[in-house]
Amino acid sequence: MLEAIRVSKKRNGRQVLRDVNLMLDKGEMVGVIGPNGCGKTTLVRLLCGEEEPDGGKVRFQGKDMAAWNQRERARQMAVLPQEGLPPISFTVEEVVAMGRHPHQGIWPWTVRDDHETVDRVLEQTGLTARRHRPVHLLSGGERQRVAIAKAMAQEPACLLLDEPTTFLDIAHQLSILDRIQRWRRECGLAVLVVFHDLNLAAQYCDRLLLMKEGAVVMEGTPPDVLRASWIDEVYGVKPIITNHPVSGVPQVLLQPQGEKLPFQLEVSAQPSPLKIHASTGRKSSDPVGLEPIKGFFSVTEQKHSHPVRTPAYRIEITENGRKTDAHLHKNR
Ligand SMILES: Nc1ncnc2c1ncn2[C@@H]1O[C@H](COP(=O)(O)OP(=O)(O)OP(=O)(O)O)[C@@H](O)[C@H]1O
Repeated sequence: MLEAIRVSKKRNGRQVLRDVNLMLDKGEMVGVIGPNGCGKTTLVRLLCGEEEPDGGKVRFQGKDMAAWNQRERARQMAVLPQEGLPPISFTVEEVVAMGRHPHQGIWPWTVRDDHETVDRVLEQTGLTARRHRPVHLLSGGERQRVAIAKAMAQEPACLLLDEPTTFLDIAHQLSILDRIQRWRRECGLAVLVVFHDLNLAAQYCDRLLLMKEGAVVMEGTPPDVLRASWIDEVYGVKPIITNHPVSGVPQVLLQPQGEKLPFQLEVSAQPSPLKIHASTGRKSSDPVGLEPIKGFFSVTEQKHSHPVRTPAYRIEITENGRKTDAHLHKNR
């Protein structure tokens, strides 16, 4: 449905996007993640036709983005920019109704449909009680919900959201993302979301694009992308990755830098039945003989230090009475 082919962009002579490829299909939710300034918003602006790439091209529904007429495109694509809504004096209902403009024709019966759509969307976003309030009297989070409601009222085939949950409390983060999730499943909506919250990205997205310095460094399912090594490489922080106990998707736990666990080993089962026993061993670069599961286990007991190089340990993992050997290195 939406495709970026080797798009590049310079700003003030500086390359801020380099050869980015992206494919968003009907019914899919793709997350774009990466540190501040890596080019996520610039990518969204190119994808929605707000700006043109210096190199490469963007295609939407098989047609070059530059060939789309603005009104026609607004019927098919809604965009929630990072800055959200300005504090304007229109009421909540008026702003949400603006989402219907691209669909409005000269026929009076369409206006009735528009009212119904606006009422439904206000209900779905929990804004019915505030429908007559001017937007400038709302909190930042409430304004964000109005912006999302306006995009929903637009009833697009493709939705681009730049950090939609930034100002929302946890209940509204979940209710808005759940609503979008249901919408894409029921109507085949294609959704691209810029996320800073990696855990929400893992919960809701089919695929993630991890960006660094204007380029995509990794793309894949949340378990492919949300690995400690990639997060360290891109954000420069060493997280603990664990699996969500219900959904099983990776979740990123942060720990204050400088207070790292003394030892970490990437293994793969729920920790509860596992016992880890550290003992003297020889150096080995890879853990061996592990089940294909993930999680971090710490070993706090130091039994042996290699006199010259990194301390190394052979450890024994016991799971339900079954023993597995692995080698472990001190986490530097
Ligand atoms: N109007 C502009 N003029 C010059 N440079 C800009 C402009 N807008 C963005 N940039 C630069 O382009 C780079 C990419 O910015 P962009 O807003 O796309 O990053 P981002 O990944 O969305 O960041 P954040 O997570 O902070 O929102 C940054 O280095 C930024 O300073």
